[in-house]
This record gives sequence, structure tokens and C-alpha cells, in this order.
Amino acid sequence: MQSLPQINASAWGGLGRPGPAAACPILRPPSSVAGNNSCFSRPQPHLPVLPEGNAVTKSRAAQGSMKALSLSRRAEDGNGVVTSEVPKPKSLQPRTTLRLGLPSKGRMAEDTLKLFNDSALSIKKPNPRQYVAQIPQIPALEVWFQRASDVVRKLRYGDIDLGIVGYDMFAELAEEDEDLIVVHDALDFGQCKLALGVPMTGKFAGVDSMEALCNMPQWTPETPLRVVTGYHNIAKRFFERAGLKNVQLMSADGALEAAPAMGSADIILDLVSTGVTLRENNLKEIEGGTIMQSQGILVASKKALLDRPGLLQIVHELIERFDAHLTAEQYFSVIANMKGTSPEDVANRLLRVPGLEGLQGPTIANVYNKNENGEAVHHVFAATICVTKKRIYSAVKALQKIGGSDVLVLPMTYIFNEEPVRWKNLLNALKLESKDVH
Ligand SMILES: Nc1ncnc2c1ncn2[C@@H]1O[C@H](COP(=O)(O)OP(=O)(O)OP(=O)(O)O)[C@@H](O)[C@H]1O
Ligand SMILES: O=P(O)(O)OC[C@H]1O[C@H](OP(=O)(O)OP(=O)(O)O)[C@H](O)[C@@H]1O
Repeated sequence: MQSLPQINASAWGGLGRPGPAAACPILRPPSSVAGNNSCFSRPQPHLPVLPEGNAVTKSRAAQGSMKALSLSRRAEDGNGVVTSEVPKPKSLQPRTTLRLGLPSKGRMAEDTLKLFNDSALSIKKPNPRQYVAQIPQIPALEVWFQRASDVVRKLRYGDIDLGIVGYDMFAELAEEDEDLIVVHDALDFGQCKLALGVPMTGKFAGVDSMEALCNMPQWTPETPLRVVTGYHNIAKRFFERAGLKNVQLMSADGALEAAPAMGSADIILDLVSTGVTLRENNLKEIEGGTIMQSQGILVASKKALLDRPGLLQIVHELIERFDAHLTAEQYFSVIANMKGTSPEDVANRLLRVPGLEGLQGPTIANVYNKNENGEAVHHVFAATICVTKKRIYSAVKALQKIGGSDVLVLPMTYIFNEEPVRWKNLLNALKLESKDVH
């Protein structure tokens, strides 16, 4: 997954109403900054830190906003506008519980629960209105249900130690937070991409690429390209990299696809999955207009992994269980009876056909039937192989061609490998060795 370069927030003019991930404080008047809690929950890691005790800090303190101010660092963007940022705690919160944040609603919530269920982990929620749950198989871990964007925020603030979110959300809200690490980058749900949606008609009729969009003469400081999106941080980095300066980012809480037709924006930047919503609203994708692919990921706080006893072992178990399930999902187990002079003879026939070699070669077993005296005698061989689901039909045909009969195709539940690559990568990133994890 790509990591996009940073952009100086001051290069951006005229931001609209902030969305879930908007750079909310940038163009707000100083008087609205310290008193607005929503701003405190939207860190701006790109902004420089001002020296303590600037005029705004003092005046807000005098108005009794001391508590909020003591939570904030002062920062100023290139326009001289003061903003605020919630500092990350320097040390871990003093708690003994280990916490995992999961999306509480929407498509991510359902898919996440399914993943746990498929990985033989049951999530027990005492009642639907409660936000905390338990996993009986991992009693040391508390589950906290949160909105997807809050999962990322709470990870950043140390309220939770692990979380499942879409990569898009992580990239928008936390990719530059060095404490956070993607532990599993492909949970195989929530697949979508973040892409520009450009009107099919009007002045955009012939615009089919980013290059063409950037070269349109219309975009000036007075008439910037108006982009409605909930992904302001990603959008800023993207347009900066594309070299398009005259852009105005705007926000909406939903139905972004309607904005160009309503005239409130020129184009949109939003998630696309099937592409139906874009099409139904007369919008198109353009070449170079896809910013990233996304799917569900498991994220962790490095600090928590290193310092909270038992957390790394839990992450190890989660990676193993998820990977065992996700790998098995891609395969069928196939068993076929085969005539032959020996196990090697049958194995040779299978190994010669691409797609019939199984994971590490076929297993060949004896199949017995009864003779006239009722005694078991060797009859044929049974070959067992794993076949990718995508190629199941061609594999069965190939098996039959080399003498396979009575072909059984069975679902696989788990494939546990020795040590998942993702676990090894995590240990490397944390500069740990397996022996360090008890
Ligand atoms: N059309 C889609 N197809 C597949 N995945 C999607 C799609 N739309 C969103 N997602 C994934 O689901 C995540 C959550 O999206 P969803 O729309 O359920 O929540 P949200 O509206 O952003 O959250 P909330 O309403 O809690 O603020 C997104 O961050 C993305 O990773
Ligand atoms: O390419 P498609 O398959 O049509 O999916 C894309 C749509 O899905 C998401 O919206 P969602 O359905 O989650 O509704 P929302 O606008 O309330 O977020 C996204 O914001 C797009 O509008």
C-alpha cells in the first residue's frame, strides 16, 4: 500500500465544512478553536508547534477554557491561524485490560463479526445497546465497539490497543502516526478504492485523465476546482503530488455523488466499490484518479504491543487464526480415487499437471475393499490435494483425464502455516525475536 508524501496545509485555501477527516481548524477563526471539542479530536500532525503562551492561548485561558487548553498544543498554519491538537499521551494509560476496537455499525461491523466467527472466535455482547463485549476464547481482551473513524482516533490516544478499520480510514486519520502499525493488511472484506468521480458531461466531457483535469484552464485562485470529499488529508497530499494548486476541498456527510449535479462541487473524491453509485449519478472514473485500494486491516499501537503484558501473544493468535481462515478460504480439498501401480506412479501423474500438485505435493493413500473371504485388500489409491477455488473445475477435468474418479470436493476450514509471514514482519518491525515473546 502506498504512502503518499505530505503536503503543507497552508497551501490550501477555502476549505469547506469539515467532514469526518477534515482539517477542521485550518481556516477557523481563533476564537472558535479552543472551545470546539471536535477540533481537539482531529489532530493535525503536519502543523508546526508554536511556542507556549501565545496570545490566543492566554485569552482562552482567561475565559476559563484552561482544561481544554491544557489538553492542546498550539500550532499555526501558514496563514497565521491558530489551531489546536490533542497531544498523544507520552506513556501508556494505566490500565490492566487489553482493548480491541471494532466498528460498531455499517458494512464493516458485519464483516468484522463474520471474520471473527469464521476464525472460531465468538464475540459475546451482553445486549445490542452495549459497546463492550468479550471473546470467550481470548478472555484477556476486551472488545469495544466504536464508529470506524473513532477506532483510529482511540488508537491514537491510547484508549484502545488494537483496532479493525478500513485502510482508507487509517490512511486519512493516522498513516503518519509512527506509533501505529498495520499488523494485518488484508482481512479480505470492505474491498473498495478511493477515487475521483468526474462528471461525464459538460466541461468534463473530454476529461479522462488526471493530466487532462490538471490542464483545464478553468482552475484559478478565484475559481478553484471544487472537490467534495470526506478524505481531506489524503486529498491534499494527492492534489499536491499531482501539481494541481487551485483546489478547494469541501465536505458533506453522505451522498457526495449528488454534489456535482447540484452544482455545489465540480468533482468528488469518495469510495468506489461496484461503481454503480458513480454511474447512476453520471460520474466517471478517470485515468490516474484512483488514489488507493482499501480493505479491512488490523492496526495496533507499537507502544502497547511492547509494554502491555500479553498483548503480543494475543496479536500472534489473531494473525494465526485470521490467516488460517483466510488462506483456507481460497482452497478446496479434493480427493480422487486413482488406479496405479504404486503411490509414486500416481504421484508422478499428478505432479506432471500444473494445478494438481497441492500445497506441498499430493498425499497418496491406499483404498481397500473386501475380497470374497471378507478380507481387506488393496484396491486403488486415493489422492488428496488442495486446489484453488478459482481453478476447481479445470482441476477436476485434469484429474479425470489422468484417471481420477469419484472426485470429492470439500471445503477447507483452516490452513495453519508454521509461522505466518505477517507475524515475522511484525517482530522485525518491533525489533523483537520469537524468543522474546513468551
Ligand atoms: N461501497 C463500499 N464497498 C466496500 N467497502 C466500503 C464501501 N464503502 C465503505 N467501505 C468501507 O467501509 C468503511 C466504513 O464505511 P461506512 O460507510 O460503513 O462507515 P462510515 O459511514 O464511514 O462510518 P460512520 O457512519 O460510522 O461514520 C470505509 O472506511 C471503507 O473502508
Ligand atoms: O461503488 P458502489 O458499490 O456504488 O459503492 C460506493 C458507495 O458506497 C459508499 O457509500 P455507502 O453505501 O456506504 O453510503 P454512505 O454514502 O452513507 O456512506 C461510498 O460512499 C459510495 O457512495
